Amino acid sequence: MHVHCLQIDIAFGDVEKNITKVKQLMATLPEEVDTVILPELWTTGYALDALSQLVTPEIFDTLKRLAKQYHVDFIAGSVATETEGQFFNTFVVINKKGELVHRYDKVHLFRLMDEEKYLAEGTGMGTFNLNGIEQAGVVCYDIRFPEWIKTQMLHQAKVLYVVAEWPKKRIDHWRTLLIARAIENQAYVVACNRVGEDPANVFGGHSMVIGPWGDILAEAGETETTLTVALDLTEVDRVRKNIPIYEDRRPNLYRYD
Ligand SMILES: O=C(O)CCC(=O)C(=O)O
Repeated sequence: MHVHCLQIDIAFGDVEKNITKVKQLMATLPEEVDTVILPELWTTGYALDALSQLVTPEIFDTLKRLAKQYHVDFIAGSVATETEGQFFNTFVVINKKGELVHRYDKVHLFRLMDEEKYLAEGTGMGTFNLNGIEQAGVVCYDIRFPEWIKTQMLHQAKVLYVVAEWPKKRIDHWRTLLIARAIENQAYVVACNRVGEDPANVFGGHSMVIGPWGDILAEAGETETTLTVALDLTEVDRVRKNIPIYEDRRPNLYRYD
């Protein structure tokens, strides 16, 4: 399984320009790649006050066509979506046949970027089965909630995708939280962040692929780039056998409320 993260800059509120960039990058994929990952809200950026003009359901057709054309599974970042008059920050998974496998609406809205003023909170799970492998996906701020990530990973997930627009000034938190999520869940973490800036923030890049032992397998810098990494899922089984945290849990003692 070769994952390929597109760490890109995002043109603020310019959907067409962002889609054109991704189409160009898809045309240059290394041959071995079978899973492509994009960052959070990559079609619009945080132009949240313009969502009513920017959100169209056609984005799903575009993504399905691209997945089929390049024969890749698409962890298509998150895109802004509309359901019954409400906007969501939606993580999207499409398979090589161009079929929608899963969508997950970001559960934890990030007040520092005014998400709660423009978006509705999701209530569903980020787990999905792709090619017979249980996996999970969450969006940016979600990684600050280990109990939410554990809720996903208890569904036997071996890979956690994180799509983000994480600011540069808290990039140390990003790195530490991602490594912790990999270690405490004994899973691969494939995290795709954006670079560049918008009117309110500078974004930090440092997209990462982390192994189930917490080792950093690849890490980007602060400029546009791609990361390609081969994941060996038997490594997840080895780590879980070595330190059997899933068997040793004492959930009857864990109190969150
Ligand atoms: O938690 C953070 O520091 C960043 C979160 C964020 O940027 C987001 O959820 O969009």
